[in-house]
Parts: sequence; C-alpha cells; structure tokens
Amino acid sequence: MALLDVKNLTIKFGGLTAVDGFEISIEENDLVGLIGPNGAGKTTVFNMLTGVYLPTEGEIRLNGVSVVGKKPYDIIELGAARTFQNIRLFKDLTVVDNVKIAYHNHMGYNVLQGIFRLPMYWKEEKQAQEYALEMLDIFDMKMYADTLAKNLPYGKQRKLEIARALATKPKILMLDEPAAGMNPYETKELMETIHFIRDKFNIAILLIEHDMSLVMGICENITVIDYGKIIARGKPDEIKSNPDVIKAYLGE
Ligand SMILES: Nc1ncnc2c1ncn2[C@@H]1O[C@H](COP(=O)(O)OP(=O)(O)OP(=O)(O)O)[C@@H](O)[C@H]1O
Repeated sequence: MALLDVKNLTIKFGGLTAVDGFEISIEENDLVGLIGPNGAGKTTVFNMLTGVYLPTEGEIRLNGVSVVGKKPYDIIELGAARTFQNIRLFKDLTVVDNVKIAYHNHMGYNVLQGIFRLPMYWKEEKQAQEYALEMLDIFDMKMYADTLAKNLPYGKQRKLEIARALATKPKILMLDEPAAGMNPYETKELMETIHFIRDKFNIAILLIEHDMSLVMGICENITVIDYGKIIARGKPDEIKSNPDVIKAYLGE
C-alpha cells in the first residue's frame, strides 16, 4: 500500500478546472517533485492534499485512510505536514516557540495539569523544549532559539517553517517552493538539508519548486502539470528532455 495514493483529483472554481484528474502514488521515503509553469495548479494540489480545498472529484488516501473532507488539523494528525509558498510563522514568538507549538499535538497533559503546572506539565514542557532544540540543531539554527521569528533573515525563516512542519512528526512532508527567495548558497544548503531529513526521519517528501537545479538535483521522480493536467512523469533526465515539458516551460 502506498503512503499517499491520489486518484482522479479534480477541482473546479466556477468555470475553471484548476486541477483535472491528477494522480500520484508516493511510497515511504520517496523524494519526489511536482513542477509546472505559473498557474499550472501545483499549490491547488497541495491545498487539496492538506484539506484546505475540498476536491470536486477524486480520492486521496494517506496510509490507506481517505482524507477527502477532513480538516487540515486532522490531516496533520494522520501524518501529512506542509509548508507554504508565503511563509506563515508566528512572527512575534521566538524561534523555539514556533517549533514547540507544532510539537503540542504530541503532548498529553490536560488543562488542569497545565493550569496548576503539575509535574506532568513540566515533564512534557521539558521534552517539548528539548525536541524543539534538536529540530533547530538539524537546521543549524539552535543559536537563534530565543530570537523572534520576525527578526530572522528570510532564508532562515524558510528553514524554520520546515523545522516546524517536521516537529509534527509527519510521514510525508510537502514543501511548497522551499527555495523561493533564497540565494544560490542557501538553496544548495537547503538541498542538502532536505536530503538529510528524508534519510534521518525516514519520511517521504513531495516538493513544489521553481528552482530547476533544486528539483533536478534532489528528486528521484518528477511529475509535471500544465493547465491542471499531468503532462509528464519520470526521472529528472527524462523530464529535462521531454518535448511536452520544454514546450510548456517555453510557452510555445
Ligand atoms: N480559490 C481559488 N479561486 C479561484 N481560482 C483559484 C483559486 N485557487 C487557485 N485558483 C486558480 O487555479 C489555478 C492554479 O493556481 P495555483 O496557485 O495552484 O498554481 P501554481 O501552479 O501553484 O502557480 P505558481 O507556480 O504561480 O504558484 C490558477 O488559475 C489560479 O488562479
């Protein structure tokens, strides 16, 4: 059974079919890319996979469980985490608190234990703090733990968003243009980090990206969409030389 199995995923906005019959099957530990020209429907696919949009048609199964109609929070609980094209952090919280918040669904203390600061509360808070610092360490960001998120440079805010998504302990991580706005050095570093977290946490990663060097450099398999439809799927080398893909990108 595939970790994520998507069949005939379709969504219509009024007269526009933004995604039309999208299909993908992702296994544990896969590192795959979703690419396509501007407005092709990539983010709309993510929005359906994560419960932000309700598909007009189609099926999405995560570990065998149908997630169509489920709320984003429930889909996170089932093991799918994502980042956004436009960074969404709690900008007035510290870096470490941003990560701790994501870990909260793994904490077991109840309201009373929390209000009265009972031992269970302290034990779990300590665990959350340690876990969050461990996440930050992976991204080489431990030294920013007490910095407010809004004061981080752009590239580090992007990394923090990934660290926060990882802290929900997903089985699949969906990254929406993680390298957007990064300089070439930051992009290269990010490629290494993405590879590293896939191996360390044994998770699958689905990546939307405009930066071709990043997609071609790390993805084992790539799906290309244009006007909401799949036009190609294959290994990076096959995609690079596919005439339909070249045509879509050059806008002939
Ligand atoms: N809520 C919505 N209402 C109406 N149209 C929408 C909505 N969300 C997306 N669309 C349309 O669906 C199409 C696909 O948009 P989407 O943002 O998924 O493309 P994309 O491939 O992610 O583009 P980009 O690379 O520019 O981010 C576009 O024509 C967009 O205008």
